[in-house]
Amino acid sequence: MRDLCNDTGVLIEATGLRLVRGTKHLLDIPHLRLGGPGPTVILGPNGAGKSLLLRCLHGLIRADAGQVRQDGIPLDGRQRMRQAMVFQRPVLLRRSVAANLDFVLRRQGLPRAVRRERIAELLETGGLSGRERQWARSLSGGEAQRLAILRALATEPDVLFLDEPTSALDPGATQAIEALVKQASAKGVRIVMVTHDIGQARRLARDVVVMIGGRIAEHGDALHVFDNATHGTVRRFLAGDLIF
Ligand SMILES: Nc1ncnc2c1ncn2[C@@H]1O[C@H](COP(=O)(O)OP(=O)(O)OP(=O)(O)O)[C@@H](O)[C@H]1O
Repeated sequence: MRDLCNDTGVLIEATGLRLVRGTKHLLDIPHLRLGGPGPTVILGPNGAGKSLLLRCLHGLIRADAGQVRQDGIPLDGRQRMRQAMVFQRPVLLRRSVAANLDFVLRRQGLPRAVRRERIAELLETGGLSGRERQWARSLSGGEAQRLAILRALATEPDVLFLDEPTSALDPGATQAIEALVKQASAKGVRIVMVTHDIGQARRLARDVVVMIGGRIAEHGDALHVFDNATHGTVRRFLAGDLIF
């Protein structure tokens, strides 16, 4: 099996991560190390803790115990600036498509002409050329999600967290998002993505984390996990059995 952290690039590590609500242990992750190129896909049944883990890695939720480090540095405001996150339902501003992108480009202090050029480039990347003036809220679900991802990429993040970005989309719209994700990954953006779609994990993942009941049941090279998962529930889950 390949070493999952053998390359340069962003290294995200979680150690001793615990999240407890009442008597329920929502997350219990002694150690997780995400490094190297290529997307990491987090899989698991409903309620396994996938979204909570993603939120902890992005610093949106503070765990009750443990630490998240990025390149060895505890996650702080500065480290978080290197990250971006896109949610299941795209959160867009009530403005035009271009204004949604311009909002983040302005914060980088770029002059207007450069911003305009960047917006055109980004829209071309996402197959939305010529849509600058369209009201963002009038985009289709797939287009809106592409715009949300483009806006995240406009911040030039080192890490992009995606929480089920295609769960509400049809195959065509899903394919367009997957192409965008692959392209970003090829350009060196570290992708960490939650999905329910095992086929999508097979198409995109370099490494796969499978969560069951707030714990990591398997983590490894995608091909290895799909073919050789040792955890019984994971094997059933990956085979398409209903796990609840
Ligand atoms: N703030 C909270 N207080 C109490 N329980 C919570 C809280 N947030 C999440 N949970 C519970 O933690 C568990 C894991 O939630 P999470 O959203 O991470 O699951 P998931 O694996 O992403 O599931 P799904 O695939 O359905 O989105 C669930 O049982 C959920 O009800």
